[in-house]
Amino acid sequence: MKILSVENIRDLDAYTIEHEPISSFDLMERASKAFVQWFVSKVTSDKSILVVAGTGNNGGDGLAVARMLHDKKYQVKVVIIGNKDSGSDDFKTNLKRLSTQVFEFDSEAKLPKADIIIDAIFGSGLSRPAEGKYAILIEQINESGAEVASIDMPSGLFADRTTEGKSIVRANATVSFQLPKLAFMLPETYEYVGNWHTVDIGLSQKFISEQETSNYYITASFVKSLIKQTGKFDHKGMNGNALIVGGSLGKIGAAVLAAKAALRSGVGLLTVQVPRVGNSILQVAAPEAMTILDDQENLISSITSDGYNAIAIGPGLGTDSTTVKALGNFLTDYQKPLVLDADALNILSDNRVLMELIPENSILTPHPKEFKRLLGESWQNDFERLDKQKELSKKLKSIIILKGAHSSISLPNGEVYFNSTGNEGMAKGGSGDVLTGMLVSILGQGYSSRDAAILGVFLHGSAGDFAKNQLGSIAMKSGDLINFIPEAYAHIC
Ligand SMILES: NC(=O)C1=CN([C@@H]2O[C@H](COP(=O)(O)OP(=O)(O)OC[C@H]3O[C@@H](n4cnc5c(N)ncnc54)[C@H](O)[C@@H]3O)[C@@H](O)[C@H]2O)[C@@H](O)CC1
Ligand SMILES: Nc1ncnc2c1ncn2[C@@H]1O[C@H](COP(=O)(O)OP(=O)(O)O)[C@@H](O)[C@H]1O
Ligand SMILES: [K+]
Repeated sequence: MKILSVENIRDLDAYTIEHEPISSFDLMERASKAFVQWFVSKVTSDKSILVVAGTGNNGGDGLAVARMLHDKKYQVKVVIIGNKDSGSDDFKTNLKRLSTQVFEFDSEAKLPKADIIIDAIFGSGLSRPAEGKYAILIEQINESGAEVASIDMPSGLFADRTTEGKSIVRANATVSFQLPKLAFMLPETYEYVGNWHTVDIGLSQKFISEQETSNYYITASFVKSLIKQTGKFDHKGMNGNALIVGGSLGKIGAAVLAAKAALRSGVGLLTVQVPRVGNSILQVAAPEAMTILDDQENLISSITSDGYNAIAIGPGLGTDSTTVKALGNFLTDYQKPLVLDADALNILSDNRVLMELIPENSILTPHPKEFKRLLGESWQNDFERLDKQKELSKKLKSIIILKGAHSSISLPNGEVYFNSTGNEGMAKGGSGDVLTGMLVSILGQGYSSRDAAILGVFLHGSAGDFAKNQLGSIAMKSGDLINFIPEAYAHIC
């Protein structure tokens, strides 16, 4: 699913109005109806509602929503901020059609009490940070104790650039029209956006398909289209021969998690290179995997490369100087795409000359702290972090998966894919090792690095969602993700 800029969204609205054709008023009716449909599925009609409306089209949506909820017997009051006479045409038409109580915002008075506030002050038309009476109103909303649902955007938040200042509505939920906004993908906006949803309002698919963008939101149907069909006469040789290099004394578990996840993700053959201390642990925990034993008892001192079509390095690897040397020697000779995670990334960050040896189209999987080390610098805000991620991907000619909620997958060509699966129950040690195992397994099966990254990240998050469903986000642990990989695949296939 494309993530479009505000400018593109404005053109998309205009194109739909002209070419469907549909009047702008009827499009607003459609949008408001879609919001109301979502709203009534969440909120019972015994709750009191306050709609807070600006005088642009977002405010127009708010007034239409107020009318529709009133017709459905909800107790609705409306507060309007701004000069009604200079409101947009559709705002004015909706105001005429409204029969509920309407108040004008008075910054000296308190807002009428309500269980739920519907925020329709500003949407995508925000042109500068909210201030003055708008800031006062936003503060009153945030301090009202009511639950807040925002129409299209939390008022005061920019959709595709960082918002300086803090006069932004803190919504519990945001219902956005047709496509998600870039801001929804970034951690710093979560406190404002809350849980977001998109509702289909029939904007022109033709126009959307013709727009250029570098940002995408990964959908299940897209992931499904990437999956290769398996065949009756498949043999293990066709499903790849992958190697995981990792583990050190006290961290053999990381290699075990990666190995088990790889085995559940379809690879034909799997070998794990571990220090000697890891041999029996691995052979017992994952008997389907073969092991190669390092000369050293407790750490990796050399890395083999023979005969594998995908290699992952990092889980539990440690950063001992012997291991640093081993990684350096390996990278000097190896040219095929790698999966690099955890301590492999930390070694690269501490030995920056090695970064130049990363093979093209490798997949690097840093969490934010590892990413900061890799970059060698910090960022002012999440939009800047995204720009830096894109730059580093281009520079390394590799894919970077910056992990977290809505993990972002940046490609060397500048495209970024944001994940749609996963949950906070995955924020536990070992979840990343599971991802690494899945990635090397999928890469080994002959997928391109891009497809492997998208598939792996989506399925990993989906396994997490199934685990949360069954076990709850507190009790689930990283090893549980592996048990739900089959359900993640079944759901997609
Ligand atoms: N026909 C359409 O174009 C559709 C638009 N829709 C709604 O329309 C919204 C966009 O509407 P608009 O473009 O009218 O913009 P908004 O309603 O988001 O707000 C813009 C208005 O507020 C003013 N403004 C912006 N920043 C301000 C600030 N910091 N302080 C004070 N005033 C400020 C602008 O000058 C303008 O009058 C969408 O978010 C969506 O809710 C939907 O109804 C779907 C269809
Ligand atoms: N709040 C969250 N929502 C969705 N996914 C998450 C969340 N927190 C963590 N994850 C996922 O869990 C994994 C954690 O990886 P990582 O931090 O490397 O863990 P570890 O190094 O302990 O294995 C990543 O894939 C990340 O995207
Ligand atoms: K809004």
